[in-house]
Amino acid sequence: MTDAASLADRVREGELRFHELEAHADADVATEARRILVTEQSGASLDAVGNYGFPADVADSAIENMIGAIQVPMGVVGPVSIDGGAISGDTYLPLATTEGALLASVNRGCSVIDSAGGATARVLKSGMTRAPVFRVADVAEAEALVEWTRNNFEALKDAAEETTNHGELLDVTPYVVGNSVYLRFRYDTKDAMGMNMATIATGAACEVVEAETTASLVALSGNLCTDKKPAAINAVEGRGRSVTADVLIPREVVEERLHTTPEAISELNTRKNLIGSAKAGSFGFNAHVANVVAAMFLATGQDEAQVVEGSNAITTADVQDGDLYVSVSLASLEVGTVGGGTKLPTQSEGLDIIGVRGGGDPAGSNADALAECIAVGALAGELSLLSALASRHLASAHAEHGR
Ligand SMILES: CC(C)(COP(=O)([O-])OP(=O)([O-])OC[C@H]1O[C@@H](n2cnc3c(N)ncnc32)[C@H](O)[C@@H]1OP(=O)([O-])[O-])[C@@H](O)C(=O)NCCC(=O)NCCSC(=O)C[C@@](C)(O)CC(=O)[O-]
Ligand SMILES: NC(=O)C1=CN([C@@H]2O[C@H](COP(=O)(O)OP(=O)(O)OC[C@H]3O[C@@H](n4cnc5c(N)ncnc54)[C@H](OP(=O)(O)O)[C@@H]3O)[C@@H](O)[C@H]2O)C=CC1
Repeated sequence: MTDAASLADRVREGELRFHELEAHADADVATEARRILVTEQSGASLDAVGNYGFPADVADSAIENMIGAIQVPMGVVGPVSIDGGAISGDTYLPLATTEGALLASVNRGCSVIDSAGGATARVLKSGMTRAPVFRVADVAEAEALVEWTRNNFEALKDAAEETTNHGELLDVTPYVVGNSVYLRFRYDTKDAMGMNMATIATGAACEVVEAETTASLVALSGNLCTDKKPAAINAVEGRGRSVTADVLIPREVVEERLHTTPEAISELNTRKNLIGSAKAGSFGFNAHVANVVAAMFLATGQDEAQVVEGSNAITTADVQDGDLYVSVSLASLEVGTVGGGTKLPTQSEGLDIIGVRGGGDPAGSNADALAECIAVGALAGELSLLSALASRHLASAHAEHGR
């Protein structure tokens, strides 16, 4: 049996490369050997990083060059009552973060939502996109490719769906810029976030495009998808789940629990989240939706880089007959309950807290339920932070909880 020290020796001697140790030893031994080498080079002790609580081979499809794991504290807020399209009843929401005061704030929002009878949430559009870019000779060829794409949707769908049991191609939208043509493929990926699924399926469809037209594929992703970058197309057309949550809170609850008034929150929302964001040229017309998206992404094994799209959200706040109506609409929330990081043991338990680990029945319903829970968490966070700003409690809250 190879031990970590001798594995590290073989790397030093140039016999093995740093990233191929798993082929020669148990995955935990391989991570230990890398820690020895990194410690030697950097002086970092890595004792805490090496003290992880799951077998390293479980993370095989989630990371390369593994040396251990970082730990982020995880807590829960709620239970909060949700009337959703895919989930209904009371649920705790898991959040992992290092920002003190965040869970206190979202928890306050949840308890206020509960006092108001619960939040409503719905996924209103769903589809994961991949947009390859093709080179054509000129605008006339671009037009021909657009027309060919419109006339041959079934051929593209057949090729794409050959690669997946669950994915369904919903549509292909062409965009032309000079002699570059972008075909934005949109899939129903059911309970998977779907980025690998959509990429593999689109690769197969691109082979048909190249075989049947004069176009040449330049790249399987042409950035009009748009993945992991701020982009107006996601805010307008949606990507992943487009999900909205709202609540009507009685005036006395706002006054007693949030120490402010519906009028103050509504004015603040207009001046901060709407006008301030517009002046800043922001896509995020909200206060801190990214906080809840990031914390719930970490707690449930989502791809954390997609917090960029998750923050594409608009918060509204209006006074209705003296009470406070608040909503949050997340245009592009990319979530899954199968695949990716959802398979890791702590993240699976995070999904279990909501009851959405694995595939749903019908397929897609677990990922919809997760999206609705994140939207309600974001609603609670917006409500609490807006109230803290309106009542001038933000700095004192962070002085007390966050340092
Ligand atoms: C801190 C509070 C909640 C105090 O608010 P409070 O009303 O003084 O608290 P309270 O002691 O009266 O408790 C009210 C409820 O809050 C919850 N709560 C209260 N304390 C805890 C705790 N320790 N652990 C768990 N839950 C807690 C709990 O639900 C409690 O109800 P109870 O269960 O007692 O009936 C409030 O001042 C607050 O929400 N402040 C806002 C903090 C915040 O939202 N920070 C988010 C990060 S800000 C940021 O990152 C983005 C930013 C600001 O830059 C974006 C921008 O530009 O806007
Ligand atoms: N490739 C890329 O460009 C990018 C990849 N990523 C990474 O992609 C990963 C996520 O991709 P994703 O495709 O979601 O996950 P996986 O690649 O882990 O694939 C998940 C697979 O689970 C199967 N499956 C089983 N049950 C279900 C169900 N109920 N609903 C849907 N699928 C089911 C599907 O197989 P089948 O298809 O056979 O039906 C699906 O393809 C993350 O690790 C992320 O970090 C992120 C951004 C870009």
